[in-house]
Amino acid sequence: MCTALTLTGTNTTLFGRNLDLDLPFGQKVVVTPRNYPFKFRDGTKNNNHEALTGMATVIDGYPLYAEATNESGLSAAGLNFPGNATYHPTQDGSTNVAPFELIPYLLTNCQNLNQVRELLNNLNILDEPFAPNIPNSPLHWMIADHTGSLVIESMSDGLHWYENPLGVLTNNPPFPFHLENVKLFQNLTSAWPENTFAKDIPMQPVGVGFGTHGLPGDTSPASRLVKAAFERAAPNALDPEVNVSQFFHILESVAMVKGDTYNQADKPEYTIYSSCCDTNTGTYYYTTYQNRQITAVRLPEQLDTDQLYQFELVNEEQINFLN
Ligand SMILES: C[C@H](CCC(=O)NCCS(=O)(=O)O)[C@H]1CC[C@H]2[C@@H]3[C@H](O)C[C@@H]4C[C@H](O)CC[C@]4(C)[C@H]3C[C@H](O)[C@]12C
Repeated sequence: MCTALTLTGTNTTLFGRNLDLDLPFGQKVVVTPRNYPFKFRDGTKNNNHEALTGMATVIDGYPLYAEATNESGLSAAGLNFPGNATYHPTQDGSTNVAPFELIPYLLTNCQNLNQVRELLNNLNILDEPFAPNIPNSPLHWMIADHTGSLVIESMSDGLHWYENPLGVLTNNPPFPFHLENVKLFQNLTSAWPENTFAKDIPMQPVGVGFGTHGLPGDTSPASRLVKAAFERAAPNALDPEVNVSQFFHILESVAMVKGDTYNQADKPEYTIYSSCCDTNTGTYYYTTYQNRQITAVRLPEQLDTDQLYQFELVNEEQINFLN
């Protein structure tokens, strides 16, 4: 499972995710510079585009991004959507983009969500793997900029996309379910609770947090989505500025601890990394399961080049001993 999050304040927009999986996928921080030659499966080429930064595995020199952000601050993340994601044969007259290409395609062709919306009117997600031995992952995507976010789902009946007022995305079921489900929790409040149970029975709250009584805390996708949406909404009301620490705290509140969740293959699924990109500066921050210290990669100064910048993850535990 995974959780993607976007948070906009007066100073910047932050975008990132938890990546929950049972093993690493060769991920590192990868900056794709402006002249890296993307060759898309529809035959188009682009070697003069905005630089991208994010987490990717590089295979045959190609950055396979799990999530990324471009220089205009447009961001995208792919999250598991098994059993629902369906990709399609080439459609004449449509923009045909393979699933592994969607993030680079959108981030090299668009600078903001409005341009993404236009492109989505005619998009077909192509059932074509990166290579015969690297099958397509069943994904859906969250795309965001400073104005908001969208969710893209390619299913057996075609492409769906939704405005996402929640600013978070997890996994199954399809997004309309989550939009309905979150309504069941609209009575929750981060405020000190009042006795609305029975005004004529004198009852004092027994402690803080009773306004959030019933907020889900389990690791299922539906629960993580509600929890993350609640946590995301709360700090914005108090602090118009957003910061990296607060962002990581929200991700931490829906992270998976090794051992609390086993997948179908009977392997523990856990938050192998959490990320946060400051979309104004392009600085990419991350923590890993083993290394709780925040590590950051700034955009390199030289972006007018065609060679990928690859930064191996700092994965060893980092402890700041004081004596
Ligand atoms: C598994 C990741 C999603 C995390 C997640 O939601 N896990 C939940 C598992 S579960 O079903 O819900 O149990 C996804 C997100 C992005 C994916 C990667 C990116 O799409 C980039 C390439 C795409 C290639 O086709 C496959 C390898 C790959 C490198 C993908 C591997 C894997 O599927 C990733 C890393």
